[in-house]
Amino acid sequence: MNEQPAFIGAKVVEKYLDFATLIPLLERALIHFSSGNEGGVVQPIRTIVPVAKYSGFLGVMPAYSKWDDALTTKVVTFYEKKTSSEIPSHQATVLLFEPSNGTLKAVIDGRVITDKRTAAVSAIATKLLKPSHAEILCILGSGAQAQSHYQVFTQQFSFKEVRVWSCTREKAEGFATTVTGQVRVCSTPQEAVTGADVIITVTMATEPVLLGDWVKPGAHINAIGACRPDWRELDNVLMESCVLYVDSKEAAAKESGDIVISKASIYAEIGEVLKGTKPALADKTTVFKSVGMAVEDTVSAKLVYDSWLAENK
Ligand SMILES: NC(=O)C1=CN([C@@H]2O[C@H](COP(=O)(O)OP(=O)(O)OC[C@H]3O[C@@H](n4cnc5c(N)ncnc54)[C@H](O)[C@@H]3O)[C@@H](O)[C@H]2O)C=CC1
Ligand SMILES: O=C(O)C1=NCCCC1
Repeated sequence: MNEQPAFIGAKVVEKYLDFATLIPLLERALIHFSSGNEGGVVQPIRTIVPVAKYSGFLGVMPAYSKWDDALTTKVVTFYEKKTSSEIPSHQATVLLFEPSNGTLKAVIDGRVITDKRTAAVSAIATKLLKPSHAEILCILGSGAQAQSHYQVFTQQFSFKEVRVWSCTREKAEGFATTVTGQVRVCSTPQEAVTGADVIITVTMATEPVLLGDWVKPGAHINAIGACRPDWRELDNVLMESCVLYVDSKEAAAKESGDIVISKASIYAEIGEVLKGTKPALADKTTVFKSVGMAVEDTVSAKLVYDSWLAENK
């Protein structure tokens, strides 16, 4: 008889997913992903089911990592208009299987995993691509991803100033009051972006919120939103003038409106830079366009499960 799967909730995930442990695991997973068959990552393009009646989407994101011997699938929902302000726009569950026989080992909250692994991968890209003297960090957006990005960026880097802009001033002020450090609330995206060395776009925008004309030459941008082929966060001026890095060339070229609509050409995957087969052109204006990868969830879920098991044997 199989044992029942473990149910691991958000609080427990939060406890085990610290950025210092997660970042090296994700770096390794990005390298494996960008190493083809040799890397041993099997990750098809995710399936997205539109729920048009409610402006929502359901995504299914399976992956196997041979190196980690870990098999998962994440099921994630994301909704453009929140039906209630209490319900997060993005919700997710990760199922972890025993790779040798297919038994379901754990059902793990995927919301915290999604927030943290996405922010950790942006921090990895930023370490490689930011200008050498980066003093000003700008965050456009004030939701769950803004929070997790703020946490890892203030932990991993020492910016002199952090700025935030959101679609309402109330939201930006709300963000500034919930975080631990000083944040300058900006009234317009242009005010927030002007002079910034590192910019993070974490919005649900469907039209550009970041214009290339505002961006300081040599700045690094992490573009996290606009994961649908008809959604944008960045304008054509920026997409055409930057050096463009992505997590997955295959997925970004299919899913990212910023790439599909601008027809910008992709320079490299971040895993190729980590491997040393493509350079980090940190003196240029760089964009890391993240669409999110299942293997990031796989290594995060394995870390959570192994840590949980060690305490619950
Ligand atoms: N690349 C990746 O791996 C992942 C990307 N995402 C994407 O990151 C983005 C942020 O996600 P969350 O923080 O979880 O969402 P959230 O709903 O918690 O926050 C969204 C933020 O966008 C703002 N916003 C909404 N409509 C806007 C508009 N038209 N213009 C400007 N700002 C607008 C909201 O005020 C809020 O601050 C989403 O686009 C999401 O799909 C989410 C998870 C993983
Ligand atoms: O990677 C993910 O997880 C997501 N990416 C884009 C938006 C939905 C969740």
